[in-house]
Amino acid sequence: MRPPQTVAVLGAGSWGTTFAKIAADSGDSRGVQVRVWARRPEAAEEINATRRNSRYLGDIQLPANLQATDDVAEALNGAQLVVLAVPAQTLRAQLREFKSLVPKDAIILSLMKGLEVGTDARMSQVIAEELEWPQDRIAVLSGPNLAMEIAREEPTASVVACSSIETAGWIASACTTPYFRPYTNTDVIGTEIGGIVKNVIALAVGICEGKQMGDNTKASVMTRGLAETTRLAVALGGKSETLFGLSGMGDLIATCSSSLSRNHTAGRLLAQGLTLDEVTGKMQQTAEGIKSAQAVLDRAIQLGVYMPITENVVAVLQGVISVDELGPRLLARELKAEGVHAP
Ligand SMILES: NC(=O)C1=CN([C@@H]2O[C@H](COP(=O)(O)OP(=O)(O)OC[C@H]3O[C@@H](n4cnc5c(N)ncnc54)[C@H](O)[C@@H]3O)[C@@H](O)[C@H]2O)C=CC1
Ligand SMILES: O=C(CO)COP(=O)(O)O
Repeated sequence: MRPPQTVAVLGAGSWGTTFAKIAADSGDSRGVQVRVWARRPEAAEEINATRRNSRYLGDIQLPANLQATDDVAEALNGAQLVVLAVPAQTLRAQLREFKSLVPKDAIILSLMKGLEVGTDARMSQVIAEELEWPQDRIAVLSGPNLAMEIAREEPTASVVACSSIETAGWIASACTTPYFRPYTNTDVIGTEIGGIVKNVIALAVGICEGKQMGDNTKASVMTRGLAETTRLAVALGGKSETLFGLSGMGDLIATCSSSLSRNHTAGRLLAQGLTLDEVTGKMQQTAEGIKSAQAVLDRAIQLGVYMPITENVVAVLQGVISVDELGPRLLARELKAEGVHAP
């Protein structure tokens, strides 16, 4: 199958705009057109007039075959690949609004890393339900993908997951550039869960960092965080090996180490004494872990999966324990053998 000629990206935040740049750079020599839908008309105007999205990407220059619009019908018209990059908790409502405009033969790609509060649904499940789309035409992209580094064209790898390896390969061929290398797999569940739970673990690591704890603490929380992420993914039907790849360990390392991460930053700000409202007000960007943490915990409880780090992060977010109490509680449990599945 020839790679897509027309790509629509819904969401002109940091990752939506950066992915649009990747798709435009990847398809430039094939005459590919990328259209980005921006909620704010002034954002679309700025991209078209100055080739910049300064609110999210500073001075980064966007390619000429990337156009923006605030009209979602225009963005979706004739799109062969539809990429979704809006905050996870808003996706369902947006899909209900846009459903009739999505071309019936399009392939859908989710860039989002959140779990829906109330239903505990993954984004690919929300898409399948709302658009009534077949699994083999819904894919997810996840990995150590801090938008700003990719926008600066720093070499990065990622994973496209879809039940159909042909669909995953088709998408990979539409987003390959000298600075972005997508791998493929068929484990949608493992790939999505890695991206969702690392945000919760990054909140914990951010809090530890904000409390001046060092690298041993961070490495311990990351490693045991990966163990609980893997337990959840496997209980949901994902593969443990996925969690040891780019969308699991890779993303966890990037997010928990980087000051560019919004989740990590949110944790640090909480540790400095800001309230949750103050943190979300100050950041003005999506830190998915703040809302997803509760949904992750709900799902874990339903499935009988032990997720102590997530449990303690939720307790901090709900004000049940203070940020000072988090550190000692993260590893203070009954002694047991190491391992992902150890009882
Ligand atoms: N920024 C990054 O480095 C990465 C982000 N992601 C994921 O991509 C998804 C999108 O993230 P970003 O682009 O970073 O978010 P962002 O906060 O930078 O932008 C979100 C965009 O969605 C728009 N939007 C549309 N409907 C909205 C509504 N009802 N409420 C609020 N905003 C609405 C906003 O105007 C904005 O353009 C998230 O799930 C995130 O976890 C994944 C990998 C990397
Ligand atoms: O998912 C990301 C990197 O892969 C971005 O992380 P944040 O949402 O915490 O910025």
